[in-house]
Amino acid sequence: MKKLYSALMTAFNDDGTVNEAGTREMIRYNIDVNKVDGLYVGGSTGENFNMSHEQKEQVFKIAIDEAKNDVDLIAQVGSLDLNEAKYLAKFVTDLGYPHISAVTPFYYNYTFEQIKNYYNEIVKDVDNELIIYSIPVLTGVSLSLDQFAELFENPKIIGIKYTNADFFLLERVRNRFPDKLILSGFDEMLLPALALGVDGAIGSTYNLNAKRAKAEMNAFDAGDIDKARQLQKDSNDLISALIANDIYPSLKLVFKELGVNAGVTKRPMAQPTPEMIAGAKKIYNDYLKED
Ligand SMILES: CC(=O)N[C@@H]([C@@H](O)[C@H](O)[C@H](O)CO)[C@@H](O)CC(=O)C(=O)O
Repeated sequence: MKKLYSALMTAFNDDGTVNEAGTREMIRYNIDVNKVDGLYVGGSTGENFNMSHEQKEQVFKIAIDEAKNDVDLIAQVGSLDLNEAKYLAKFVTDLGYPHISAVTPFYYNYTFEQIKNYYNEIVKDVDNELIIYSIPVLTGVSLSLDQFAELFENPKIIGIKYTNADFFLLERVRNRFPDKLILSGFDEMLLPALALGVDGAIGSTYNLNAKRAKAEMNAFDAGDIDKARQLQKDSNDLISALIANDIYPSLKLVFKELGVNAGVTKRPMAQPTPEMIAGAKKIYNDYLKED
């Protein structure tokens, strides 16, 4: 059974502090209304890389306290400060997170040996399993098939969150590691990823569009490719509109249209403008409003 995860957003107040009540509302909406299988906490959509260490801890605590054991939880603990990544790996493991994940270290053009050392260090002292977060479009770090193989030599490294449009590599990875967990990260490419045999998907737009994505997964599993294509087309109309309206702030603005207080994005991310707010209302009306 393939799993669908929302990449959890963090509700921020205007001053950049975490809005706990709003973050809890989004968690509840994902569990109770979207009925997702899990949440990816502390990822790009969660604005983890905009956050202070204290805020990361705060969000990890809020998410598991609100979600309890209702859904699967993956905590993204990767950081350019390896000591922080190791600390957070232990912190979330002690909180009870069943999985951790870590983004490839970025910015300093690390060698593969340094990247491998980073992953082995993160998992070394924790009783938990790690999913590599590969997102070359944001990190500039592309791992090759052989490099994934080297990372998988560590039995605690169990899979990849694959946010990459390189489907040749995805096929090679799926074929070479049939027992590893591969979760697709580009929501607009869910259907081709399903065709290549991913185990599920994690994404930002599932916060709003989980039902359609689940229906698409079910149609795919039932062999109804025409229906799956139509659902992907409908999703992509929504995703195109979100991207055109600035996706991260817009996801929160559309959440507000659904009655969920998602707060705002944290600066330097864009703050809502009147045009963006009008755009979000239109997105809600055009693609999400139920009659
Ligand atoms: C670059 C980016 O934000 N990628 C998103 C996608 O869900 C993406 O927003 C969506 O496919 C629209 O392009 C996810 O892969 C990121 C994600 O899951 C995360 O929050 O860590």
